[in-house]
Amino acid sequence: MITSARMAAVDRNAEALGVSPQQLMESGGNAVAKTVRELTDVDVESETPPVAVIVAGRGNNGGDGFVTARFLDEYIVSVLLLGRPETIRTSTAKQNWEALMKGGYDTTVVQDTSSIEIVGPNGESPDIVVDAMLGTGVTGALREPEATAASQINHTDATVLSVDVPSGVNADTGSSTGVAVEPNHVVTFHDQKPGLTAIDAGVTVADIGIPQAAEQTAGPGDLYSLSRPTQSHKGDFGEVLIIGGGPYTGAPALSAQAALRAGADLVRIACPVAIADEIQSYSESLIVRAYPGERLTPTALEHVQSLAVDHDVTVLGPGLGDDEKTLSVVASFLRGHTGTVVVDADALSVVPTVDPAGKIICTPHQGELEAMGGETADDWEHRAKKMSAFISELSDSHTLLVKGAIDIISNGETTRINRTGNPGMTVGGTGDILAGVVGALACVLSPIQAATVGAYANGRAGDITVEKRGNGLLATDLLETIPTALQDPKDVTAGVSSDD
Ligand SMILES: NC(=O)C1=CN([C@@H]2O[C@H](COP(=O)(O)OP(=O)(O)OC[C@H]3O[C@@H](n4cnc5c(N)ncnc54)[C@H](O)[C@@H]3O)[C@@H](O)[C@H]2O)[C@@H](O)CC1
Ligand SMILES: [K+]
Repeated sequence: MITSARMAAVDRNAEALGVSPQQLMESGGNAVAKTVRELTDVDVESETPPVAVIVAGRGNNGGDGFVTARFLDEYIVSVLLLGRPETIRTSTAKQNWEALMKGGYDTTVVQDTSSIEIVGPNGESPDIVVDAMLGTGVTGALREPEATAASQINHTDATVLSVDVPSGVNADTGSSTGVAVEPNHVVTFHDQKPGLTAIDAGVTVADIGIPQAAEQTAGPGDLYSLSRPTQSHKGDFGEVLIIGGGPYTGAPALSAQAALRAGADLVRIACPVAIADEIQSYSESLIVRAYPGERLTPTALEHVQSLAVDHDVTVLGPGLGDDEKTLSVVASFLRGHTGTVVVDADALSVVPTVDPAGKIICTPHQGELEAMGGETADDWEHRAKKMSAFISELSDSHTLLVKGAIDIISNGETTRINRTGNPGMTVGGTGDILAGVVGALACVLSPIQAATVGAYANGRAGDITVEKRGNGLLATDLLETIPTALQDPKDVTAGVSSDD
């Protein structure tokens, strides 16, 4: 089963993999025509072919309807467009409308509700009506002329076949506000929709040629999960605490700046006072909350715990070092803190020894995974299997992002892979940046989605940098390109700013 939001993301990922919306629409319309034939008996001996009326809206659902018409040569076909052709919303649908015009198909443009008639080209009553008014793009109750068209469709004697979703029905919930099409059958694309399980109609799930990688491999569609309007207000994105530093100072500063670049509203660093000034000196954007001493020791546990409860996500590990006392604080922290924690670097070794109170996202490279007790393998499919097995030994609170030429992200149930990034990114500091990015994203996304989008954006930030400047990448270069890497490449080319 797939939700509308996830379906839109998968469609976009398919496009990024080279399968265009036009190709998907062609397969969709073809699949609908196939079901039309299954639902109607075509009597080849008869002199009068069956009549199909396609009622199309101005979105891509309508586009599927236009394509369907071209696959029904043995029928008498009539296409009703609800609204003016100039207002067809997408270029993909528009192109298919124009193909109907040029091909001399019977079309009627409905301008007002009184002119709606669900009939064939010569006033014949239809054998089948194809409902291609609205699909996953519906919001709220059907407006006019769709509402009147839906009532008329429901009153015909014809078999009614809905494309993707019955028009007016919410694909995620199955509910509708006001009138909706009540079909005999639905051809839905790619995967079953949660809302279709509740309705009283036959459902055919049609494979429209979306590559499996569009679901599994992180792509620009995954960035859609970040574009909810509520996140455009300051304060909505979240606050991140970085617990790091001691023997090292650069790592926590990089993580903190990366979290800011990935959209966190506020980022604070909890570090030993001995290095607080040095960390502060890296950037005026950093807020430092120091505790006494030179390293994280048990005396600082309460300090970091009370800070962490005031933040949405904690990033634990960058530059902490592997002192025994430090690692004991890491263990106590993970046992007690109920929020989401991104664990990186030396802190990772502690993870298998504790039963955490909150959700944990670990970001090891393969060596660190092995040190944790996990196994690796040469090809990613085997690595992914071994990772799932390892996670099930830990608990269902753990999400792992194992870095490599291909990153693998898994929570034991869902496994995603990421192919962005380049060999230049093995330079020091890129891991600290990834941890910060994932920390910021985990304020607003589920752990698996935060880790997936984080890996994708981090790798892409590296790809953009290398494309611009060639090799010789520094971790700090990534900070500049993270905001661009979190935008759909199509929008970047079109000059759409991240505020749009
Ligand atoms: N995205 C893709 O790659 C594919 C999408 N496909 C089809 O595209 C559909 C989604 O397309 P769209 O996103 O264009 O959306 P829809 O075609 O479902 O409809 C969106 C349009 O309907 C209007 N609308 C929304 N709510 C309304 C209401 N209550 N009353 C009247 N009008 C309303 C909107 O203004 C918008 O123009 C899917 O259901 C599927 O049929 C297929 O072509 C296969 C591939
Ligand atoms: K529909």
